[in-house]
Amino acid sequence: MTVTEEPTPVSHFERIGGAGSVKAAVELFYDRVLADPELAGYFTAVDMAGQRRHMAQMLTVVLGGPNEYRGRDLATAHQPLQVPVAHYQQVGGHLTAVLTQLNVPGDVITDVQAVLAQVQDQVVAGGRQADA
Ligand code: HEM
Repeated sequence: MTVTEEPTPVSHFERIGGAGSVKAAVELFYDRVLADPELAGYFTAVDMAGQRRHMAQMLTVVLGGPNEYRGRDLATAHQPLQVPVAHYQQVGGHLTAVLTQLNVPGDVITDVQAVLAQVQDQVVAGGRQADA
């Protein structure tokens, strides 16, 4: 190693405050989703503690933090739900609103939105099928 070596770039995950911040964001996110009458019905039979844990693990990966994701792949979890694009956009809107509310920097939110766009066809009805 030399003293001129580039410093390790700081991940979005670290910049926003790490696991505690992600957990807070996921709590607020599902509070909003469950309070939305158009979306709440999807979650009536869902174990929300496990759901929150898996979403926090996934958001951590999206933000460049450690990969400890233990949930199913997104297509397997969502294709049976037949989610229309409008509901997908509504969920994405709740996530953006929460990140904004928590003063997450704009460039981080932009990157999260880019990932949301990438996974859309795994989540919405008629999109990509689960891996065989
Ligand atoms: C926008 C991108 C989305 C991401 C990143 C995402 C992420 C996740 C994750 C990580 C899980 C857990 C999977 C598991 O535990 O194995 C999950 C499950 C679930 N998601 Fe999403 N989700 C998204 C959009 C949506 C939308 C738009 C809806 C409904 C309108 C939805 C409804 C659900 C439901 C009901 C489950 C539980 C399914 C089950 O337990 O059978 N998700 N999602």
